[in-house]
Amino acid sequence: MAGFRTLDDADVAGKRVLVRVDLNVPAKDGEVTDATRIERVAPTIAELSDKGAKVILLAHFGRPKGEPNAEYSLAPIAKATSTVLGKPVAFAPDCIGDAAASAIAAMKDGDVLLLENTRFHKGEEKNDPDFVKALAANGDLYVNDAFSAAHRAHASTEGLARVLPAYAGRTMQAELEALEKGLGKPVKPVVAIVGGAKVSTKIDLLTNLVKKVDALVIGGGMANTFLAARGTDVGKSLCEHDLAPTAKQIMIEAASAGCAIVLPSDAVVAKEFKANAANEVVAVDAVPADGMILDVGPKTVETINHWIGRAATLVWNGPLGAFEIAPFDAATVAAAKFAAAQTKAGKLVSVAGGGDTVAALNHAGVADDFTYVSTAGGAFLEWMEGKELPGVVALSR
Ligand SMILES: Nc1ncnc2c1ncn2[C@@H]1O[C@H](COP(=O)(O)OP(=O)(O)OP(=O)(O)O)[C@@H](O)[C@H]1O
Ligand SMILES: O=C(O)[C@H](O)COP(=O)(O)O
Repeated sequence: MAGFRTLDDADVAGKRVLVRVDLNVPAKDGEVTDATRIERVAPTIAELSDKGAKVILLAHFGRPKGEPNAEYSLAPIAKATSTVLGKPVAFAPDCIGDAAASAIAAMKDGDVLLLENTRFHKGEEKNDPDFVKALAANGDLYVNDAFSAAHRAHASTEGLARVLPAYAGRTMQAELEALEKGLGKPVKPVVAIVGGAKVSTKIDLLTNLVKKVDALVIGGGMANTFLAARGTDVGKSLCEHDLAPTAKQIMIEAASAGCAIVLPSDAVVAKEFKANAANEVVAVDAVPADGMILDVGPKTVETINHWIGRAATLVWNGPLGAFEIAPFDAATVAAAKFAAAQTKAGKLVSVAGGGDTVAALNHAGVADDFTYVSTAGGAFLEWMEGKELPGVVALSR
């Protein structure tokens, strides 16, 4: 790819190669429930290992806020990575210091080692130069293969590229090329669907997105914040009430940009967040005070499919409901199947992205029918906005 050094340019035999990967995979009770992100970085790891590098993987998992926390340990992910690669992946209980250094000293050429969650240190998210230095002490070269974390200017995604010879991994290359091909000059009308749960980290992105798309369909937890901003009582639903002013501003920006905002008209509500919890379909203005919206309702699905039917290009990040627990997967599955059918019929270019979004498309059995499925969620939306991603910019230096 233009402007980058890639693995074709790297002499890695016998070298300690620090490889930033995104192993922030959907998991439950220590088991990986969707291995797509691991499968996507496997070719880079395998290539480096085959070329005789000591492959040292750096990754984050969840948001442990700079403190060690067993819930966010990467130890179980080392096992899942080993299964995908079909070779052993050792694990070190810290990403810097003695624990990392001694595990690396024990490596032979071709070995693969995963270091513990970089976000167990405050210096990671602060991109603290001392923490960058401590990470860099373990490597001769740096490879960034985490496109889906490239919107973060963190020590392991950005800082390292400034202090070590830096290269783009195969997935980083492939993601950028595929997004440019699918969405570089999107055919109009462009419809975006944004759902999911990361409301505070994604809502700001919608301000620019409404200037780029013809319609923005909002579902999942994100929709609740918009409904609340409009004065709808969403009961106990996942909702970030303090972001209501941002949501209102986005609706104003959308109106002036000529972008239609499509919010749910009905919802599936339950009193508990668990599989097969007793539930009912209600209009969004009739959510019980003790109820939670866990999916958009069937009328909303019809509306969403109408918009997908009008689109020439679909951009999708974030499931429409809590798709991991039945029956709250219904809307996501129905819309995914319809988008896949439109794509197969040659009527739609469909590009979806996000860790859970990929899992949801796999759950619906249609991931292979989309035009392109990115591993990236937030990074994908920022790329769509036209923003420069710090992790990508650092590689281009
Ligand atoms: N109405 C809802 N209430 C609670 N959780 C919801 C609701 N709708 C969707 N979700 C949850 O949203 C989560 C996915 O959101 P998220 O924003 O992380 O998407 P993503 O595709 O993984 O993107 P990224 O890669 O940026 O994390 C799922 O775990 C799903 O259960
Ligand atoms: O899941 C993601 O989108 C990436 O792994 C980045 O995670 P973050 O939103 O916690 O930075």
